[in-house]
Parts: sequence; structure tokens; C-alpha cells
Amino acid sequence: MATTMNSGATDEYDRAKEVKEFDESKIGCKGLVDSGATTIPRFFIHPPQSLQLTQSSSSHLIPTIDLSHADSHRRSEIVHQIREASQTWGFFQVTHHGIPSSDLHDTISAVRSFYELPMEVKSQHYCRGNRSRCQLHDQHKSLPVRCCYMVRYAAGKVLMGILSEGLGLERRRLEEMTSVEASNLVVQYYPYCPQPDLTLGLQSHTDPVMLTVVLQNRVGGLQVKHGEEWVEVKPMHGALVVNIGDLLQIISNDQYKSVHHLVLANPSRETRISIPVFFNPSKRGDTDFYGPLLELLADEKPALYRNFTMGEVMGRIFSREMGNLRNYYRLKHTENSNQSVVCHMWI
Ligand SMILES: O=C(O)CCC(=O)C(=O)O
Ligand SMILES: [Fe+2]
Repeated sequence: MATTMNSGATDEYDRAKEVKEFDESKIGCKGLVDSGATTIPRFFIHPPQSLQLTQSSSSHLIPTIDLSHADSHRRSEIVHQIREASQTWGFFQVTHHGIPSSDLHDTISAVRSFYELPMEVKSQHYCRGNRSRCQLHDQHKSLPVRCCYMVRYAAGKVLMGILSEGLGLERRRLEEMTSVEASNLVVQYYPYCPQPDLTLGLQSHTDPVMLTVVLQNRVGGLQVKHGEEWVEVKPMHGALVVNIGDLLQIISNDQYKSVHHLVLANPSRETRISIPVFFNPSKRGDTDFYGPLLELLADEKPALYRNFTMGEVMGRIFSREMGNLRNYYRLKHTENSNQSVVCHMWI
């Protein structure tokens, strides 16, 4: 459990004790709100410097890409649009991806129903997850299988094919590196926060994976770093949000960008729900090395990262010795890769 925030002169209370009491109550942030809390426990409060940077005033929108006819006459146009978006934004939304809106809607409803079960039932699933967020584990038994299947198989496969071609590679090159079995689906429930200006739903981070596909409901809060600005990802009915992860930035030798993003604490009485699916490389043996693809290298384009195995990466992620994956494996370090402050998230 990471609870290392606020070390310093102002931290004059027993933070570890308060966190422990909160965890032992197993009620989570939603339970606090349901009990009528109008302030948040102080260990959720983030240092002002990490909050003031996050207010989006940008009028930019992340690209939206229509995937219809991706297997026929619109393919090259779509490959071009996704390549552009992956190079400049690292984030985009896709529409007409083939998953019916009713399935997306049913999936969001199933997550809501699960989180709204009586406290006695939910508390059996409570745990503190990574990045200091409360999590409920149920192995997604409550989610509609059909939607999970479609996001993981259909959307993942289509997007990997297009992203491969965007790099000038054969269609199946990236898809063959990942497998559906190695993908990981998470459900996230961001309840109303009574003091949203003091905390975050999810701290700024990049995803240490190949690719992330997110289904979100209509309550916004996701923001993406674009240059010096934070840009809001406006929820769009029926769309999926896609973002490039650190591993794909590395494999593409920096052609595609894995960018920082965060989720604001939810100021709305309506809960924000998001369901990210993280796609990862499937081969995890000691001799399965990952790094910039040889096909993408040339004398004038040398490898920017060293090779590694997934075993090594997973070990470093779990031991928290690596702040940011893509900075850690970059051959020439330019920025400090360690995030020293880990705060509690209102989720
Ligand atoms: O909740 C969201 O919309 C994004 C979640 C996210 O960035 C993550 O889980 O890595
Ligand atoms: Fe993320």
C-alpha cells in the first residue's frame, strides 16, 4: 500500500493510522459520501502544486475517428488518421467500432449495480489497489460477457491492425505480440466528491501497457496533456477512448506517443464510471525481449530504448522502483523518471 504523500512539516497527524482505519471500514469513497460526509479525510488532500496545473481551459478536442468501413474503402484514410492522432496526441476516440451502444450501456449499468450493492456484500470485495485507489474485486463476474468480449477481441484486434499499418508494418505484426488473454479489464467508479478542488480521481500518469481502450459514461473528468495544456476528453455517446501506452511508444521507437493523463475528482452528483481494457504483450518468457522493432530502425533512426523482458517490467512495476516505464528504459535519460509522491485518489 502506497501512502507516502505529505511527508513534511504540515503533516502533523498520524496519516498511516487514519488510512488504516479507513481501509478497515471497507466503505470506500462512495461509503463516505453515502454517510453524508461534506468534507474529505485529510489524507486525500493533494499538495496544491499537483492540483493547480490540472485545470483545463483549453478549447482543443482530442481527435474523433470514425471506424466505419475500416476493412474496405476507408482503410487507408483511417490508418492515416489514427497514425496522426497517435503521433501528436497519443489519445483519440473511435466511433462506429462495431460494438452496439446497447451493449456499452448495459456494461455501464452492470458496473453501477455492482457498486450500488449493499455495503455488507461489497465490503467482501474491498481492497486497496495500486496508485492508492480503493478497489472492489469480483473478477468482473457481474459484467455482460458479450461487451467485454467485443472490446477485447473486436476493438483490440481492429485497432492493433490499423496501428501496425500506421507504422508501415504488416497488419498482424502488433496483434501477434499481444493477446486477448494478456489483456486486463478494470472497472472504475468515481463517486461525487464534496471537495473536488482538493484531490484527484486519478493522479497524472502514463499507462505502462501497449494500448488502452476505455469505455466511459457521460460524466467527464478525464484530461490529457497536450503540449503545455490539459485537454478534457469530452464523453461522446457510443464512442470508445483509445490511448497509446508506454510499451507501444517504446516498440514504435517514439513514433507513437504515450501521454500523461489524469481524472479530476468528480464534482457531479452523477457518478463517473469508466472501464479501461489494457492490452499487453503476451509472451512473458525470459528470452522474449521487447524494445524498438528492428524494422523501424535505421542508421539515422537508432533505437531510443534498451530491450527488456515483461518479467523484468512487471517486477519493477510491482516493486514501484520504476516511476515511468518509458523514461526508465530510454537510453538517454532526459527527465527524472521517479514519481516520489503517491497520493490517495477519490475513486
Ligand atoms: O477513468 C478513466 O477515464 C481513465 C482511467 C485511466 O487512465 C487508467 O485507469 O489508467
Ligand atoms: Fe491511464
